[in-house]
Amino acid sequence: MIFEIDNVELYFKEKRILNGIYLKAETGEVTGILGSNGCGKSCLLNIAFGNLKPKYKLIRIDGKPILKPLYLTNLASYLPQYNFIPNGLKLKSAFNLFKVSWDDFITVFDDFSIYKNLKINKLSGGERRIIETYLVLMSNKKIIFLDEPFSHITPLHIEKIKALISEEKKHKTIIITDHMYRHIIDISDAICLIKNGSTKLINNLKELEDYKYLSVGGLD
Ligand SMILES: Nc1ncnc2c1ncn2[C@@H]1O[C@H](COP(=O)(O)OP(=O)(O)OP(=O)(O)O)[C@@H](O)[C@H]1O
Repeated sequence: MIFEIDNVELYFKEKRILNGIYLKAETGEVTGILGSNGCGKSCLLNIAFGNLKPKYKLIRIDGKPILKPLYLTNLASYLPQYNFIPNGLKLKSAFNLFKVSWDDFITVFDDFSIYKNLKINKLSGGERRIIETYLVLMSNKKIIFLDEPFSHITPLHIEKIKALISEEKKHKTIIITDHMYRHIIDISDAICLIKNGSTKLINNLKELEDYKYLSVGGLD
């Protein structure tokens, strides 16, 4: 599957946030989006999923325009930047809702096995992020949008999530953004930078310095 989003124009009042966007992602690949604070990464993911309606956008799947919001198509799953699982929901119920196996989860995150009957708001911020990221990533959807999955997560758990992403990409299209750029660079097959409202496909990592996303030496 090839997912494309094109010709996005997003304004808030007179302020232009996005214009000249082109992003292509395909099954078997992780597409990483980088960009400085406030450049429009979350807005772009929201537009792609259908949560945010810009002045103009064009989404194509395998070359065919998709006019319905993606969230209505059953094709995509989206991890927002904020917590989205209701506070009172028990972990086992959240796994049932997402049709994701709890047993598979605890084979990877064995330290969570005691939490099965706990409500999600009893977890720490990082633990909750792991659950939400896992459920979105492992859901049975073809396109996965991940907005800052690594926030608040310890290095060991980040490595586990990265391994899962690399496994899931074999049959999913994964689009991810995070400020932990080294992890994004590490797992991405293609990298796109948002700068001045437009996407720049990064062919050589040195361009991240040239576009002043990283300071010189930031890649060393
Ligand atoms: N509902 C809104 N109303 C007005 N302006 C908004 C709204 N949502 C986002 N913005 C503005 O749009 C711009 C892009 O926001 P967005 O959240 O997409 O940035 P981001 O690249 O994800 O930033 P960060 O890395 O800090 O999370 C920002 O200038 C933000 O202030």
